[in-house]
Amino acid sequence: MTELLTSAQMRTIEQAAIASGKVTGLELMERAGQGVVEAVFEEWPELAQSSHKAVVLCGPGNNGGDGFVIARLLRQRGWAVEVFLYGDPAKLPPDAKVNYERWGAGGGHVHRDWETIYKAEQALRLHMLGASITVDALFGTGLTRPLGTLHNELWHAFDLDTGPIHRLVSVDLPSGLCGDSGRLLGMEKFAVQSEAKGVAPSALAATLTVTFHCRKVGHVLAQGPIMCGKVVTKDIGLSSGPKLPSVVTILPKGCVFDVQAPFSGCIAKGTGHKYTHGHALILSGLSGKTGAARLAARAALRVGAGLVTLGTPHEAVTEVSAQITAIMLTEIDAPEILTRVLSDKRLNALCIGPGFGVERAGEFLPHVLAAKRATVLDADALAALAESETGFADLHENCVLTPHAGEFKRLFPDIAAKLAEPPTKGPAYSKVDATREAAKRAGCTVLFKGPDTVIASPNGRCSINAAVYERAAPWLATAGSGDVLAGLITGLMARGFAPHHAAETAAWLHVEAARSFGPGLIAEDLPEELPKVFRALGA
Ligand SMILES: NC(=O)C1=CN([C@@H]2O[C@H](COP(=O)(O)OP(=O)(O)OC[C@H]3O[C@@H](n4cnc5c(N)ncnc54)[C@H](O)[C@@H]3O)[C@@H](O)[C@H]2O)[C@@H](O)CC1
Ligand SMILES: Nc1ncnc2c1ncn2[C@@H]1O[C@H](COP(=O)(O)OP(=O)(O)O)[C@@H](O)[C@H]1O
Ligand SMILES: [K+]
Repeated sequence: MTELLTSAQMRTIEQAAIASGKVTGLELMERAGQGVVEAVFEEWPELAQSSHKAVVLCGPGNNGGDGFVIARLLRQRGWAVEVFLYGDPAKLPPDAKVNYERWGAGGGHVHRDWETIYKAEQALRLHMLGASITVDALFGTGLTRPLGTLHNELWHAFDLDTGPIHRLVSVDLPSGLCGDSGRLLGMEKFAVQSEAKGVAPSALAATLTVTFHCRKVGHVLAQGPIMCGKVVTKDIGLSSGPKLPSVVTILPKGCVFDVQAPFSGCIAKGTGHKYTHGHALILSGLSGKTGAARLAARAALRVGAGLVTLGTPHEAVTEVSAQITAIMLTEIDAPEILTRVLSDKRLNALCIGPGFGVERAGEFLPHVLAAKRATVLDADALAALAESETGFADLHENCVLTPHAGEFKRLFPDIAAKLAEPPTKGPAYSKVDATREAAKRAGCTVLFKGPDTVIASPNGRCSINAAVYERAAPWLATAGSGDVLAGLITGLMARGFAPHHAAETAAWLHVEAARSFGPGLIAEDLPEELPKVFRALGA
């Protein structure tokens, strides 16, 4: 599991490294600048062939310090570099000041008349510089408040109504983006309007973002991906090892994990007969609505549950049995029958919700929860839960709730309202904060869907399965894909995976199956693609 860090955690790691005496802040800044230059040439090898022009926008903190290093390194390669400083050089933090001075000592000029940048002459000047790259080293992890008028100035200076800045390279984080939440401070309205107009969500929406040590939470949540363009992570010598203490020692609590490919040994079936791998019961809706549960059942079987049974109401038996083969069927017309069926203890995982009907779900829920099995509550079961009088009281730690944003809002209206509030200062309230709060309140694992799927459990464990950048899976936005996800989690829990682990693994496999199938994907394709994904994992 790789961590995704918050800005405060990154600072803690940096300070621990400096305190250990193995590295200085100045060395880290030099490596950061070098990392950006390396990433630029890796991204655009043609720029390494000859000298070009660059514009570097430096801010008042250490992000600006990285900018001065980049300017110096590019100039050493013969580039023409124009540096603009937003802030007072006298107030730069020590390491940034050293690099400001090194830039000056080497004959570099710094445009300090920032307030005139938006005047026509300057705008034209910037525009005519014909820079091959523009570097955004204004703010990184130290952003605490909105960019305010600075944003408008940049928008006009770069004449952005005509298109985004060409090859905008962002240092660490696009300025204006909160590193903990992926939200644009003070600019969400602007971002939504620009998205509708088809223009960039901010003047500083990057083509390439180069970050250090590891990705920050804000790179993958909310507007992070659209703002960063592409994220390259450069090692600056902070990795744990013989020299430095490990992240787990430095940050014992509160890490957010980036869900990685499951180990083949964890997916492989090993020895045992079908009952060793569990028996999942998926509750089906009424006739005409059985497709969702059938999708979930197929996914549960493909993900390796030993047996899968569809609990089907009598009037839908013909419809369901006409469309299943390896999946079994048992008639369940009423909640009491469910309780009887569940006297078979080999049925060890349950799924309720897909196509089930909200009212029926309300009737079945108390029986489902009283059975204390590993249980996925999805779709209509979530709506029923939101309306239930007992609320979350009957949920137990082996439950997994899988809301999309609409369902999340019904279940946790106050938390959703907090998340919807426009962020005005950093760190802003994030989807991670919201999901953690929801899991704590519900007393079980919550998987909050989206391209940035967040999974949290009551003990504070939190992971993100980000279907963004190189793992983008836009074809998952198709009817029924959520039902498949519910089936995957149920199947894995039948196999004995703990709820949080099942949710993480299912979310990863879901995205991987979509990416493996590619364009044209519909929900039915997802379970059928799993064998290919498993083979690639070496399972
Ligand atoms: N943490 C680390 O391990 C490393 C950090 N480095 C760089 O240092 C950056 C963090 O540096 P800092 O902590 O100095 O933070 P920043 O450089 O991101 O910005 C901090 C400064 O901006 C001011 N500020 C914040 N929001 C503002 C706004 N909206 N308008 C005007 N001023 C605003 C703050 O008061 C502060 O003076 C990282 O993003 C990275 O680029 C690198 O040099 C290498 C190592
Ligand atoms: N653009 C996207 N990129 C990646 N995953 C997506 C995207 N849109 C939706 N998904 C995923 O697809 C699934 C959709 O689930 P849901 O909204 O419940 O749909 P349905 O009810 O039709 O099954 C979720 O797992 C969600 O995370
Ligand atoms: K930046």
